[in-house]
Amino acid sequence: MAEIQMALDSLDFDATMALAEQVAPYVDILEIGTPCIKYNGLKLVKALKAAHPDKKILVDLKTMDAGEYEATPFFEAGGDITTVLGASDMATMKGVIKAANANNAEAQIDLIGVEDKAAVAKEAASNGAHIIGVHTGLDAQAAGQTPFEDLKTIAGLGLNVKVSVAGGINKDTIQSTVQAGADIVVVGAAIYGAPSPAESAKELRALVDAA
Ligand SMILES: O=C(CO)[C@H](O)[C@H](O)COP(=O)(O)O
Repeated sequence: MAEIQMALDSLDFDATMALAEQVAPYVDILEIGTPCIKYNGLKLVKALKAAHPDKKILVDLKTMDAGEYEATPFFEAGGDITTVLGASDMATMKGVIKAANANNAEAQIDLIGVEDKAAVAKEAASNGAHIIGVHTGLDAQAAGQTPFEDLKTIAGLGLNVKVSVAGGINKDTIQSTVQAGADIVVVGAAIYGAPSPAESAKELRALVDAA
């Protein structure tokens, strides 16, 4: 069964907590988005985990250097997954993987901006990465890009890792994304931009469960 990850992309601490409360019944993973974690820091990780101990918390650090050193406090604060850039040195990725393993947590390699995504995914998987993230970022989405071709490539490798997909996924694309091999579907704007985020999350949950 695929998991749904809600991307909390506001900067505001209280708004983030309130949105998490609304959508939590329908999602598996609460993601603290990159701008949000930079703005709010460890305090938000602790608060979100305390409020939702039954949910996984993904901290979207997009680490680029000093992997073990940067990721460790976020795992210790309650993060279950942190992200590290596939564009970083493999030593950086290995550092985050090491920190994750030391904390019974998971490291996700984010392929955003990576030229040879298949090569990085294969090498990261062979070094113990837990999740490979296929990701079309917000700026690339604005230029018309989607993650679906990259998903085909990465899912087609048959690696022994979970595949996460992010980049404008909505109710029209979520089922085909799961059917194409996503273990984790990430949704941000389609939930937080909806008139009722809870209703939108509920609808997406039903679509994923029926896929
Ligand atoms: O990581 C992100 C941007 O870097 C977003 O959180 C991710 O793309 C999900 O949001 P959306 O569904 O709006 O694309």
